Amino acid sequence: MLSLKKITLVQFKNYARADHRFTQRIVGITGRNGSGKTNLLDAIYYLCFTKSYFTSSEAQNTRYNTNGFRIDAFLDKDGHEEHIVCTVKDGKKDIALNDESYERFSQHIGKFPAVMIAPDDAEIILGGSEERRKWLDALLCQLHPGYLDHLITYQKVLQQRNSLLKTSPAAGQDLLLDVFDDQLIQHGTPIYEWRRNFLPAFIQQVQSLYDYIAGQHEVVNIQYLCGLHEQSFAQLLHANRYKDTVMQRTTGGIHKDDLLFLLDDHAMKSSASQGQRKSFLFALKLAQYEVIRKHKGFAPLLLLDDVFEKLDQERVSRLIQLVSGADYGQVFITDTHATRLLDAFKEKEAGFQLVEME
Ligand SMILES: Nc1ncnc2c1ncn2[C@@H]1O[C@H](COP(=O)(O)OP(=O)(O)OP(=O)(O)O)[C@@H](O)[C@H]1O
Repeated sequence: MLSLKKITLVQFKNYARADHRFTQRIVGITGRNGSGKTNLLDAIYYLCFTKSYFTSSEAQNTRYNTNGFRIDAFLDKDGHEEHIVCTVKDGKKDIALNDESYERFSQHIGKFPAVMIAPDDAEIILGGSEERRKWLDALLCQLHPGYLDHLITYQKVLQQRNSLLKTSPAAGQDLLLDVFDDQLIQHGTPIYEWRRNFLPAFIQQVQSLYDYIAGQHEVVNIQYLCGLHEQSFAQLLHANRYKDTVMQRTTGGIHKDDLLFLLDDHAMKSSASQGQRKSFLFALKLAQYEVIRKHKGFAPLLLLDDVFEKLDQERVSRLIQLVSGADYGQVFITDTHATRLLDAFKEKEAGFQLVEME
């Protein structure tokens, strides 16, 4: 089992300094609006992913009028103590595990898996394709150690290729494009395979969790939209070469992938009700949790932000029942009402601790 025992935040978001010890499997975090409940969840997420769930700007993670922050934490992983320190100072970032700094932050990803469920997640359904790729990438990079490195290199090569396409055509451009194409194929193909192989079994898990959370059966589905289903990556790049030079960007490849979420064969984005979308998002995230748990052999941390505000009473009860069960690990759950948290967990077997924000 993975559990966070102690965390110290220094100049992270609204915190000048905060120390917390966690002794139970379920940790309720309560306090008024704006007291820093979500920020504490985000700090925990940062420990696991070396970045915030909400922003890629370290300036936004740093307390106003200061020049850096520090998150220092002790975790227990299968009986071993693990010490993670994340610091950002004057724009320089360091992540250390047990006093050894990483050369590449990607080496840390997947060691301390976590799943966040937050109000902005609706963007996974309603937003552009980038939101869905980001979600899928965050999941798959926790399962496959090579995934993130391939993705980072692919994106670098893609940028270089697009820069070349933006310059006026010169002798040798085609040869250089060939070199970039080879690299895109080399790094994009494994990503395509991982994404494609992952979805069929995953959909079944989403379906059963959807039925459970929603309290009724409706058919949900996820279609993987990718230009590589009918042709190889080399064929796709070759077929698009002329179009790419006219458009001055790479018009096909795994950076264009999308996921189509369906409810009873209709696009969820345009036709599902708000309640159906919420049930689906919970199903999606909880299925993600279960996949990671199976893959790792231990339960990830589960970070639940504001779920009481998002779901109706019945669905909240089912969710609480689920996460209190033996299959789940440490759960952090925020709410403005302490009594609501205490009531929700009082008859559950899992140990419960309430942390109150000042
Ligand atoms: N970089 C920063 N420096 C200082 N304060 C910040 C920074 N970023 C965010 N804040 C403050 O953090 C507070 C928001 O904290 P957070 O979202 O964690 O609150 P919350 O307890 O989850 O609130 P709610 O119950 O409304 O969801 C806001 O008051 C915001 O101004």
